[in-house]
Amino acid sequence: MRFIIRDNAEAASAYVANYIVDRINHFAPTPAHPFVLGLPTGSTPLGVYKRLVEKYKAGEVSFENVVTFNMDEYIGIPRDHPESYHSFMWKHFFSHVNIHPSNVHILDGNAPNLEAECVEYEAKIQAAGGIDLFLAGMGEDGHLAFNEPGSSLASRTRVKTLAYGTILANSRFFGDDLEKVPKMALTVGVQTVLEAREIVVLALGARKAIALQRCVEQGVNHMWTLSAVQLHPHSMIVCDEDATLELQVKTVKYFKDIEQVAQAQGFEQILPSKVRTGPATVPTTIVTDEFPASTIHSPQPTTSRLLRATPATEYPVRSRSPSPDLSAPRRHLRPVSPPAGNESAEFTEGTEYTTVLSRSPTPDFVPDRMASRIGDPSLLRRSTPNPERQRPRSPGLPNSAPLMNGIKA
Ligand SMILES: N[C@@H]1[C@@H](O)[C@H](O)[C@@H](COP(=O)(O)O)O[C@@H]1O
Repeated sequence: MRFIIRDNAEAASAYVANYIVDRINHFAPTPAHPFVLGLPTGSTPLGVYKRLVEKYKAGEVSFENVVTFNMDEYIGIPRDHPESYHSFMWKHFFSHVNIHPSNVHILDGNAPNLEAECVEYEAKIQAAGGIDLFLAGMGEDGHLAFNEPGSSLASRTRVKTLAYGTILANSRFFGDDLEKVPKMALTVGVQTVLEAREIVVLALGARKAIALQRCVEQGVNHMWTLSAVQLHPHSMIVCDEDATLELQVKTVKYFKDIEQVAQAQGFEQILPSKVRTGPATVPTTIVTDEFPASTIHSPQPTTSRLLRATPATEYPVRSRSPSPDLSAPRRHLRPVSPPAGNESAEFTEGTEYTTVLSRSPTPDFVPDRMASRIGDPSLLRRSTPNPERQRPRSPGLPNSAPLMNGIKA
C-alpha cells in the first residue's frame, strides 16, 4: 500500500486530481474500452472534483470515454433532494465535464426492489469491464463507502443501516437535524471495492486521524472497514498532515522516505501495465483450493479471495449430537477405503464415506491441555493449571506448602 502525505488538504487533493488525470490519459480510453472510475461523495473529494473540472476546462483531460460508478446513495430521500448523492455528483462534478449521462451510474435509493437494484449494480460493474480506479473517502469511524463498522469484508452492494456516528457526522448536511438524516443507504461492498484494479483513498483533517491510524498501523479489521485496502496490491492512501496526528512518527517518516528515495533514484512507483491499461478480463474473486500465487503483475486483487467465506456445504456438516458425554461412542465419517496407513485421513471431496462409531469426540471437543503429551508423571502434575490442588497429599506436609518445581511432592 502506498501512503502519500502532503502538507495540507489542497496539496493532497491536487495530488489525487493529477493522479486521476494521469491515469485516464495514459489509459487512452475509447468508447469500446472506456476508463471505469469509482467515485465517492462527502466533503473530502470536493477539492478533487474542483480540480478535475478545472483540468477538463483547461483541456488537460476528457471524460468523453469515462464510465463512473458511485459508491453509495441514501435510501428514502428523493433523487432531486439537495443532499442526495445524485444531486451532489451532478452539482459538483458531472454537470461541469463532458461525461455522457448514460455513462454515469449511481445507485437508486428509491428503487422498488432495493435488493434487485444492488444485484443489478454489481452486474453493471462487471459489464463495464470492472472498475479501473476506485476513489474513496473515509468515515470518521473508518468506514469505506457506507460499510459501517462490523460490515463483512467480503460484502457486496447491498442495503445498510447507518451507524449512529455516521448519522451524527452527516447531520451537518441536513441542518444538524438528526431526524432528517436517512437511516439507511445502498452501498457497494468492501469486496466490490477490493475488486477494482486500483484504489485511491483521500483522508483529510484531524477528525480522520484516529481512523487513519487504525487503518494504516493496525491490522485488517471489520470494525474499521477501510483497513481492508491493506489487502489490495494497488492501493494508495493520500492524506494531509492533520490526518496523520495519531500516527507514529516513524510511520510518517518511513512513508515520506519512500517517496524521497523514489524521487532521488529518478523513478516513481508505477503500476503494472495491465493495471494501467486495463486488461481484457474483468477482475473477479475466484475461490480455489490453491493458495494464490502472489504477483504484482496480476491486475486481480488476489489477496481478497482469502476473504471469501467458504460455503458451509463444501465440508461435512458436523453432527449435532445431543450427548454431552464425550466418552460416549459418537458417529463420525470415515473413508470407505482409507489411504494405506492413514486411517484418520481428513475429509476429501470425491471420497466415499461411511458412518462409524468411535469413542473419539469431534476435534473441537478435545480437551487437550498439552500436559497429557508429557510422559513424566511429576511433570504432568506440574503442567496442570493448578498444581497445588492436584498433587497428592503427603503426610506431614501442609496443603499450602509450596512445591519445588512440582517434583518433590
Ligand atoms: N458514504 C460517505 C463516505 O463515502 C464518505 O467517505 C464519508 C466521509 O465524509 P466526509 O468526506 O464528508 O468526511 O461520508 C459518507 O459517509
